[in-house]
Amino acid sequence: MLNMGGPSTVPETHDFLKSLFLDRDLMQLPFQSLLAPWIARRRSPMIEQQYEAIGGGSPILRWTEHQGAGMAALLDELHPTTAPHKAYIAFRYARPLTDECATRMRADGVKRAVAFTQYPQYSCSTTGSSLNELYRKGIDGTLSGIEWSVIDRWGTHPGFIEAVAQNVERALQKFNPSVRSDTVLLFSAHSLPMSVVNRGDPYVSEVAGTVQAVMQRLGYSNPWRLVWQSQVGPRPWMGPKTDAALKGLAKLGRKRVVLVPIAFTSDHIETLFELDHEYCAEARESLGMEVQRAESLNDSPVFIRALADMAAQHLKDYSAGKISPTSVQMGLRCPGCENATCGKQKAWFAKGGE
Ligand SMILES: C=CC1=C(C)c2cc3[nH]c(cc4nc(cc5[nH]c(cc1n2)c(C)c5CCC(=O)O)C(CCC(=O)O)=C4C)c(C)c3C=C
Ligand code: FES
Ligand SMILES: [Fe+2]
Repeated sequence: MLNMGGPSTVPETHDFLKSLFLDRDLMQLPFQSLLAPWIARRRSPMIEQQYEAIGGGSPILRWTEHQGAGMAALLDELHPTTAPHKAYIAFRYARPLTDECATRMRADGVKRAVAFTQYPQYSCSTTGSSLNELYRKGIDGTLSGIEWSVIDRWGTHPGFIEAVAQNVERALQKFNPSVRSDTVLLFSAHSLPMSVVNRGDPYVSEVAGTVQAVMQRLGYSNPWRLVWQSQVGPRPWMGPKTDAALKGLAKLGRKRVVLVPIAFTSDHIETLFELDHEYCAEARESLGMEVQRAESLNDSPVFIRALADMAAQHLKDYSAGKISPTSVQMGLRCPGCENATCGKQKAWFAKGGE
C-alpha cells in the first residue's frame, strides 16, 4: 500500500518535511540537498502546531493499517488461490519507509507483490513518486527477487464512488430537509502547481472524473463545484482555491455547503486542520455559513470492501493472463516529462520488476 504518509507523532514532523522537500520527483529546487533541510526547519514549527491541533500527529498510519488488515482478510475469501494475503505499507516521507517495508517483506520471504497505490487518482507527484522510489529499491537490491504488478489508479471504481457518496449523503442529512437540495457540494482536492498540470499530469482530469462519477451516483441531486486546496509557495497552482470559493459562495448568498475531500482516503492535516479548523470555522463564524464536512473514508467498510474488490479483480485477471503487470495508461509518460526515472520505472514494472 503506497502513500505519502505523515508524522505519527509531532517530533517526526521535521523529518517528514525534509524528505518531502528532498523528493525530486515531487519538486525540483535549486541546490535541493541544501535548500530542503533549510525549508523543512523553517516550516516545521507551523506544521508541528497543525499536527498538535489535530491530536498530536497524522492518523494515516493507523487508518492504512486498519484498511490493509481488512482488505487482506476479505481477499483470502474473494481470491483463495493466492491466499494468504498480507498488507505491507510503504510511505514515501514517513515511517514505514520503503526500506522498512522491504525488511518486513524479506523476512516473510515474499515472492509476489502488488504495488497498490492508495491515491485514487494518478499524479506523477504522488503515485509516480512512490513507484519511482520502489523502482530504485528494486534495482539496488533492497527489494529484489519479487514479481511485481501495479494497481496504479482507481478514481472511478464503483465501490470507492459508493463509499464517498454515502459519506456525502450522511453530511447532507444534517441539513434541514427544506434546504437540503439547494446545498452546494464543494469537492476539495489538494492542488497541483500549474507547471505540473501543463506538463500533462493526469491528476486534475482524473479528480474531475471521480467527481462526475460521485454526482452520477447521487443522481445529480445538488449543485456542485470542484475546488483545490493547500497551495504552497509563490508560483501559480490549480484553482479555484477552496477558501476563496467558500467566500465567493457566501457573497452569492449560497451559504449552505458540504465540503467533500476527494483525493485522499484518510484524515490528514488538510481535512482536520485546513478544512475543519480554518475553513469551516471561518465560514461559520465570519461568513454566516452552514458548512458540514463529509467524513474521510478512514474505516468505511464499503471502502475496505472496495479495496479488496480491486485487488481481487487484479489478481484474478493477472493470474488468467488477461492483464499485464501495469495498466495501458501507466505506460504513457506525460508529454512534457523530463524526468528520466519515470521512463525507466515504467519499463521495469511493465516487465514485472524482479
Ligand atoms: C493527494 C493529492 C496530493 C497531490 C497531488 C500533492 C501534490 C503536491 N504537494 C506538494 C507540496 C506539499 N504537500 C504537502 C503535504 C501534503 N500533500 C498531500 C497530498 C497531495 N500532494 C497531503 C495529503 C499532504 C498533507 C499530509 C498530512 O499529513 O496532512 C506539503 C507539506 C505541508 C506544508 O509544508 O505545507 C507540501 C510542501 C507539491 C509541490 C505537489 C505537486 C507537485
Ligand atoms: S512527470 Fe509524468 S511521466 Fe514523468
Ligand atoms: Fe502535497
